Amino acid sequence: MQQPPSSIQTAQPVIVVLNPNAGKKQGKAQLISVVEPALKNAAVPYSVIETTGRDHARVYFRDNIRQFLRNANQLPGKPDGVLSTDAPLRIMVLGGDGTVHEIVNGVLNGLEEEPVLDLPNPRITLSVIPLGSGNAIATSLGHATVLDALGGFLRSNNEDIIPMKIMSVSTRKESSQEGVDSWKVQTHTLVVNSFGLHCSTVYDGEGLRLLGNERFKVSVLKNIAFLKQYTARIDFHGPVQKYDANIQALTPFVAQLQHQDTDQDNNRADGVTLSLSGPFTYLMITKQAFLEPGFSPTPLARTSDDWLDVLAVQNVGRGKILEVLSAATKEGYKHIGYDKVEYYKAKAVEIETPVEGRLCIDGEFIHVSPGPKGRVRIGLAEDSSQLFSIYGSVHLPNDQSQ
Ligand SMILES: Nc1ncnc2c1ncn2[C@@H]1O[C@H](COP(=O)(O)OP(=O)(O)OP(=O)(O)O)[C@@H](O)[C@H]1O
Repeated sequence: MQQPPSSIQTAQPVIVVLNPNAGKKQGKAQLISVVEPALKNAAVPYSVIETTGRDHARVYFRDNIRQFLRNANQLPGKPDGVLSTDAPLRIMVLGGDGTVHEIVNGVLNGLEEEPVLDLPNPRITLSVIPLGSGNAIATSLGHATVLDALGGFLRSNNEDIIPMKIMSVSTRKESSQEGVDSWKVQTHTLVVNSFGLHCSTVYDGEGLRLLGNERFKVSVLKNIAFLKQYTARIDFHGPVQKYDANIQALTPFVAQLQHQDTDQDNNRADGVTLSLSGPFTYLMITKQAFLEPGFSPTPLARTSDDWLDVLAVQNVGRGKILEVLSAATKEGYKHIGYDKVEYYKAKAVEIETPVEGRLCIDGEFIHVSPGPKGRVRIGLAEDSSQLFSIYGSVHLPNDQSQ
C-alpha cells in the first residue's frame, strides 16, 4: 500500500526545546496552553527538553545530535540500522534567537569530528516559535506571533520550508604565514555580526538587563549621545553586489584595480574585490531582514540566499546616524538609498582593526586583536549549506528582491 508522503516525518517525535527564561518568560505557559494542545490535536508526536541555563542547548545537541539524526531516520517497523535517507530531524524552538544559535552551534559541533556515515545527507528542519526578545529569525520569516509560527509548522507544505543558510566567524590560525591565510572557525551565526555603534549598544545593553527590553533603547541613545567612530578596514572577498539608489536595485560590483583604501602597509591576501577603510560609525553583516519587529537595517537579507548582507555607514555624525536608524525603524528600507549609507551583498568579508576592537556576533562578543594577525573573517558556512531548513516564508512586506 502506498504511504502518504508525510508518514515518515510524522512518525518521529519533534524535539521541542523550551527556554523558559527567554523574552518575557512566557515559554512554559505558551507550551502548556497553546503549543501542546495544537500538536496533540494534529497527532504530531513530540518530546520536550527544557533548558536550564546558558549553553545547555548547545551541549545537549552537541552530545546527542548523532543519535537524534539516526532516530529520525529509523524506518518504522524495520530493524535497528535500516534507515531512511530523506527524513529530516524536526526541532521546534520555544525561545529567541539565542536559543536557536545555541542549537545550531551544538549540532555543528557534534557533527564536526566525523560525518554520520550511514546518513550521507542528514537534514534538520527548524521551527521557531517567537518567544524571545528580538526574534529576528522568526520575524524575518514572516512569523511574528506564536500562532503564525505554529500555523506555519502545522501546515507543513513544502513551500513553507526553506533552506536556512548560516554564517561562519573565523580567526586566523596561529600557523598562518603572511599572505597565506588559513582560518579556524570560532562559531556560527544566524542573525547579525556587528562592529561600531550597534555592537557597543548590545554590549552596554547587557549591563542594563534590569530594564528589560527598554535596555537597548537606553543604550542606543547613550551611544549616540557619546558617538564614537570605530577604526577598521573591511576587505570583501569574491563576488559583490552593491545597492544602487538611482535604480533601486542591486548591481554586480566590478573589482577596481585601485582600492578605496589608502593604507600603504597592507598585507592582505589576493582576491580582494573591495575594501572600505573606515572609520565606521555603523557596520553590520547579517542573514536576516529584521533584527526585531519593525527594525530592518538590512532589508534585502534573506535567510535562504547565498549572500551576506553588509550595511556600512562610515564616519558620520549624530544627526545622520539618527536619520538612518529612524528610517530603518519606520520605513523598512528607504535608508539603504541614503547618502553615506553603503549596502552590499558579499560572499566573505575580513575585518582588521589597528587597535583592540570588539565584534558582536549574535549577541555574544569577540575580541579583535590589532593588526593583520587579529583579522576576523565572516563567510557562509559551506559545511552546513544543505543541513538546515526552516519553516517560514521569504516573501516579506517591502520585499524588493523578488
Ligand atoms: N533556564 C534558563 N535560565 C536562564 N538562561 C537560559 C535558560 N535557558 C537558556 N538560557 C539562555 O538564555 C539565553 C537567551 O535566550 P534567547 O535568545 O532565546 O532569548 P532572548 O535573549 O530573550 O531573545 P532574542 O535572542 O530573540 O532577543 C540563551 O542564549 C541561553 O543561553
